[in-house]
Amino acid sequence: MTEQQPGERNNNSVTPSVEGGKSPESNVNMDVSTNIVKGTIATTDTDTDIDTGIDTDTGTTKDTHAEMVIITDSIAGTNAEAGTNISLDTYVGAEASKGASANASGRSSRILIVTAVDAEKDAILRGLGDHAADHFDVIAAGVGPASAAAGTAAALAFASAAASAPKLAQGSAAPEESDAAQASAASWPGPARGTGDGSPAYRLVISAGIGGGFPGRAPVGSLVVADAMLAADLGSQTPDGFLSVDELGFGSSRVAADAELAARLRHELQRAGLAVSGGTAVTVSTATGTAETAAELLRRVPDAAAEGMEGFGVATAAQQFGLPVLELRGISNAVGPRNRDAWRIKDALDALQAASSILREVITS
Ligand SMILES: O=C(O)c1cccc(C(=O)CC[C@H]2O[C@@H](n3cnc4c(=O)[nH]cnc43)[C@H](O)[C@@H]2O)c1
Repeated sequence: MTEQQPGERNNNSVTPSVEGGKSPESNVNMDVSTNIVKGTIATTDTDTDIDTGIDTDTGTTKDTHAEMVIITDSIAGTNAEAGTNISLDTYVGAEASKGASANASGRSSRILIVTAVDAEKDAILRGLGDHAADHFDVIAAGVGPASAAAGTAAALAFASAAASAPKLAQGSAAPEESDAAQASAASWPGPARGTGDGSPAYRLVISAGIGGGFPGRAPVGSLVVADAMLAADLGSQTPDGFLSVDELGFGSSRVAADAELAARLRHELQRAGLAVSGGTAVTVSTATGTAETAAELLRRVPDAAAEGMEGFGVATAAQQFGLPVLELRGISNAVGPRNRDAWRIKDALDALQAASSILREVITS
């Protein structure tokens, strides 16, 4: 597949990582017509559905089988059109749920970084360096808040399910485990195996990518490490102006970033000579393209620094899994009148790469 830049559409037909039909080594089925992959996760914990959000069959036997349904955007229409390429391997690959990544306290030390497109993911991987896989999993989940939330939630659910899977999945089955449980655990669709100790697979989620910068707040080529992620267009228009979901009483359009970590990362980025701002990162489904919309956003969100299309989606998924979250944007363009030719995507990706190198030091120090 040719390298895809942010904003480029990719109409390549993509080959799913699990071929249609039943895999000889697992019980994973791919239904190409409905774009879902199904499998079973053996678990001895009937709370697994609560822990993971995965629907469980609460049978009368001790062993239950959590059914996983993964929308793979390798084959799903919307994300394939958006040009992303998440495969089943992305979620259950060697790194995603490494039991070995849990530290001495039993807490995971892994970080999940979610970008929209491969070009952002690649810049981050370059910045993280050769040993990125020791601490980080980086996935490109697609453009927009829905793909971001779905991709993040799927990755977290897989990792969580793997962490809850019984030891027998690693070949250390208790003698009393049923044949069915052993068979199901052995059919986990990938090399990843749970630790069985229920320790969380991730300790932090980061939404990262290029973004628009509000003039005077975040210049092109600089970085924003957000204080909060805000769904700026989640609500309702009224004749008297916009009402947020908060004002409508339907929930919250804001997720706070991990304040201590955001401040530390900004400090270290500055120390390394990089230009970085704080403030709110607004998430929109439609990128701002006029001075009027930019001014209206600033009126409603006075501390807005950056605009992207994924942060709130990633943050919502992380929040639902009880995980802290950050948003990191390399600024490619000014938020305002649309001028695609003026986007400096390479500068933004370079900034993202440089920031990722510092991020690795902050996380691993
Ligand atoms: O060509 C365009 O006008 C255009 C319109 C919408 C989106 C794009 C993208 O390339 C989206 C890719 C990616 O970029 C982030 N991004 C970058 N700048 C902005 C912005 O000013 N407002 C919102 N999002 C922005 C976004 O997170 C997307 O993932 C191109």
